[in-house]
Amino acid sequence: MLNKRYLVLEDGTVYKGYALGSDELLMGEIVFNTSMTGYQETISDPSYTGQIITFTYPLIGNYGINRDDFESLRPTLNGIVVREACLNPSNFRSSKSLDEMMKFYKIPGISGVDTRSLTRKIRKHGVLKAGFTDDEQEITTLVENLKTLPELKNEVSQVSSVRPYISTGDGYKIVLIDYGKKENIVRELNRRGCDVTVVPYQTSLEEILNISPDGIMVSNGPGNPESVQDTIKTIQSIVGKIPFFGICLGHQLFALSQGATSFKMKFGHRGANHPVQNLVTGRVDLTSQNHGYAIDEASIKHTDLEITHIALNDRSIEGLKHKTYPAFSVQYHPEASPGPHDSNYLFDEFIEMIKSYKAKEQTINA
Ligand SMILES: NC(=O)CC[C@H](N)C(=O)O
Repeated sequence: MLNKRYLVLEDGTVYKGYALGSDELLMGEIVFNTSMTGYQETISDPSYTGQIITFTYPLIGNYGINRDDFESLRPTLNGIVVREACLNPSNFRSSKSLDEMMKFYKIPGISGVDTRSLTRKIRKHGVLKAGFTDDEQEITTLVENLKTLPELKNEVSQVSSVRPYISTGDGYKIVLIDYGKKENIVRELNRRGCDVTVVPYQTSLEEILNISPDGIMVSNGPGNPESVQDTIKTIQSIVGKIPFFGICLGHQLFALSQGATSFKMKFGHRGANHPVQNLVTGRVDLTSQNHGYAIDEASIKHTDLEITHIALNDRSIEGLKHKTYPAFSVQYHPEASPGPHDSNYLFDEFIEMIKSYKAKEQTINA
């Protein structure tokens, strides 16, 4: 027998369903994700720290949870909402059900929710605060608590690496500044032979330069990009000195470091089917996305940045590059995981950028 549970929104809307995962109930900003596969990678993406995900795909958990597909050591989101949770998964790689994994990591959730109506509500209203309760009598108090729940602030400190570590390779030396990175960024760099040093997000410029990197990457991560202001200066000093590539939060921080500004979107982009156009080649990629903030187009005019990619759904900025320095960034996820690999080529372009920067440096020094 499944126990009943309620999903409550700050505007007083209540969805009745069944308890899923942990009984230690949490609150958070509720966002929707439109991916049709890859729930394990999505759930373990540190950029969702403190948020509650509702999946628009109606059946979640059917191939279970396996040892290898986590994008971080442990999921750090505050809840999962599904239409139907499969409790008896079938896959040779599966070692746990979704429900067991959620109990293990203390992630609460609910199944049996009309996720279609919930998603339409979020699209109309914008993201909302939400929480769970198993007791009908507590709904009114929960609504009050949700109204005063603070905005996400500095979740990066919860998910960035505590100390540096190396994922070895025999190619270019890359420093990956970790704001809550997805593992596949490291894997993609390693696949191209790179020797990757992952460093905590507050690592100083001096410490980074001591590693003598050939290239710098700034990762994805949770929360508002403006909440990590103190680290933007480091990024500012790197741009122009060492080839630079930023992903998602890394893209936002790159833009902020050059004088642009960011804003919170109404309901963001989260899913594996977001069309993005490369304005240089005209090519359209289907991309994996997870962001609630974006860079303000008007603010780009006062910078040395150029818009390279736009979202075809709402024409928001999806990619930037510096007009003179070897530095670029994308708002979406070329590392996919989950999602299409269309924009994987950006890692190759980063390697090429390092190669030509080195060749230029050698000519100057000769
Ligand atoms: N995936 C990310 O890096 C997300 C960046 C930022 N936290 C946002 O929501 O916009």
